Amino acid sequence: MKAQKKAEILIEALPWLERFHGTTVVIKYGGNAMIDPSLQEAFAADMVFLRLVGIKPVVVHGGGPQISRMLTKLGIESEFRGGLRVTTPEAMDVVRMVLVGQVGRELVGLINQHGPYAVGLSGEDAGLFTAVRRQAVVDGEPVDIGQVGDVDEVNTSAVDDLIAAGRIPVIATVAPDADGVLHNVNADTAASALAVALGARKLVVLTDVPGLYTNWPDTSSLTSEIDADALEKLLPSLESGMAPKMEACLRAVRGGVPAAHVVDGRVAHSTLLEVFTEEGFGTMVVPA
Ligand SMILES: Nc1ncnc2c1ncn2[C@@H]1O[C@H](COP(=O)(O)OP(=O)(O)O)[C@@H](O)[C@H]1O
Ligand SMILES: CC(=O)N[C@@H](CCC(=O)OP(=O)(O)O)C(=O)O
Repeated sequence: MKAQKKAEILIEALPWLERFHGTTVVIKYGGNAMIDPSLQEAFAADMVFLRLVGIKPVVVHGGGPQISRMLTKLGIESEFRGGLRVTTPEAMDVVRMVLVGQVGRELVGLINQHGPYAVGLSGEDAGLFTAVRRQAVVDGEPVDIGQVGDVDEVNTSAVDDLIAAGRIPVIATVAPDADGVLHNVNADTAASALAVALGARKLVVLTDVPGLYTNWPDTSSLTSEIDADALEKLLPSLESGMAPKMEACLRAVRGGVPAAHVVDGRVAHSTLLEVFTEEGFGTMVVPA
């Protein structure tokens, strides 16, 4: 009976394996899943699982809390405007050090406990991302927030090479602008741009809530599916980190990614639940 149950669970994944085999899925790793050791390990195992069943995972990681911690330790002030970190040249050095040298390395290490799959890179490597300076929007007004970038161009060649070699790219989101000046790019934004450039089948964004609330913080407003037009209307009302996250999902589906999902990274194996179960998981953004 126990064995039978196991077989049922495995076979439930078959339609999704058929659908997603050979496709690229971009996963934005962030929130609690990035801080809690058992959730970190579960995430790393999920990436290896996807890879071994013939899906091509590409990970873009955040690291906001780790950056904030290091800035505090070093006595450098840091604030967010419109969900984006105001980034001085001094803060930029810390952002790069933490994302590329710490958060990325740790995830690469966890994945590679399973075998030689993960290779870390940043927007600087092989011209992956070219940034263009952006402003934040606060109360409808644009405000300068320093060395913060949007993704202007994506050169996927290094990522393509790694995928073709069976690796799992793990990407930190700092990127030079056209003059070589380094910019801090929100990880949701970068994941979305990469998903579009790679022609990904899905974008999955891990966060610390069950999904998008159309009327935050009213818990009855949790939404399982929203289309691009409805999301565009809702976007100006969103606060804090949810604004860049949902803007990223919107851009992904407008850019041709068939679905973008926001899932609860506090739940172990949330990526597998999203990809392989009938119910799906979290909020799905679909084209209009
Ligand atoms: N409409 C909304 N729906 C869901 N979460 C929201 C909403 N508005 C604000 N939030 C807040 O945004 C947070 C997610 O953004 P953020 O903390 O930047 O995520 P992450 O660290 O995962 O990138 C949630 O934990 C929640 O507190
Ligand atoms: C411009 C900007 O805000 N950049 C982010 C980059 C890291 C990130 O996006 O991390 P999370 O996904 O964990 O929030 C920052 O400095 O915190």
